[in-house]
Amino acid sequence: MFQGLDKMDDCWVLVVDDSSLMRQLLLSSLKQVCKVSAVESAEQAIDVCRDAQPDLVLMDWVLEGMSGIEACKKMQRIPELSEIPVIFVTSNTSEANQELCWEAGAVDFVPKPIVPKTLQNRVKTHLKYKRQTDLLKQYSFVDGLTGIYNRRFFDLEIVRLLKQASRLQQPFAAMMLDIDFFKKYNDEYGHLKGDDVLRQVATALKQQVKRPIDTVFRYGGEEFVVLLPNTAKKGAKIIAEQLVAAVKNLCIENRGSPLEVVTVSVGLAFLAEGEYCDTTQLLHRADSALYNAKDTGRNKYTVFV
Ligand SMILES: Nc1nc2c(ncn2[C@@H]2O[C@H](COP(=O)(O)OP(=O)(O)OP(=O)(O)O)[C@@H](O)[C@H]2O)c(=O)[nH]1
Repeated sequence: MFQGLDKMDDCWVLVVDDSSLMRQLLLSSLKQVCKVSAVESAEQAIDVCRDAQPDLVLMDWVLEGMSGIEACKKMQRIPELSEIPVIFVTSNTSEANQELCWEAGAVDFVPKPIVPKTLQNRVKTHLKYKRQTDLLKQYSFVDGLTGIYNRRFFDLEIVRLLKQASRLQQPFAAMMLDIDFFKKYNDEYGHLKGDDVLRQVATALKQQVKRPIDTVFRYGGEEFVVLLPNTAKKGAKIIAEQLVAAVKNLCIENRGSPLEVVTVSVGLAFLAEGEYCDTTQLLHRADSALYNAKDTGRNKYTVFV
């Protein structure tokens, strides 16, 4: 499973340093290992990471403006950045500084003056570890049939995301989706064709949720869940409408449905800023909205009230 992980050419390290001399030194040392680019400030680094997530950040400790430690802490609080490993580059390796570095959530530190060979090996080790973790996640958290995240990952993610929404006082939206008249589809066209529909529906749903932190899960059978962190009612309703339309627009014939094509029903539940509920309560709300959508005609979304 882990063959080929020593090849790092396609990994990307972001260097954050306000000294152009250090940037040059770090860039030239690391370009023999992987792709590497550099920015001058922590603020720029966070912007770059939000746009495209590097595999690792090599962060100077002392920076003008936001310090390396502050930046690392901030990244931990931003869901889509919290899993990017950060290595500090520092000339002060006192015990107290090392403590700060671990507390901020860094995975390692490299002492100055830089020894290129040591830097390269530390970076290689962390890149390899990151790739192994990513690969393991991919294998254990991805549904074999549809290629989207599975129930196991959902069970972990929902707990983390709900805590995060509560801590950051952000709104949160969850949708429960169910394919309409799917039993009839299987009966009419057979299970293999049914599997094909599940794949196509999963792909269509995934295409509609575009922010990196929005996630689609196969919850089980012909049920899916979509989680939209930091999304308020208005935005979530638009997405729900798009999901319903996207599946209908696949135009997959279903003679067993009065609608004649494969459709989904969606139940939508929200948490307002500062509101908290646990996974069971949230899913119960989404599920009850879903049944409302089923009862009132299918091929639509309904909001839990
Ligand atoms: N092909 C296929 N079918 C599945 C899979 N998982 C669940 N199903 C089928 O999905 C169907 C779900 O049926 P029901 O729960 O009665 O729901 P429905 O027919 O969609 O009816 P409504 O939800 O009320 O519109 C069952 O026939 C299951 O066998 C799968 O992995 N592959």
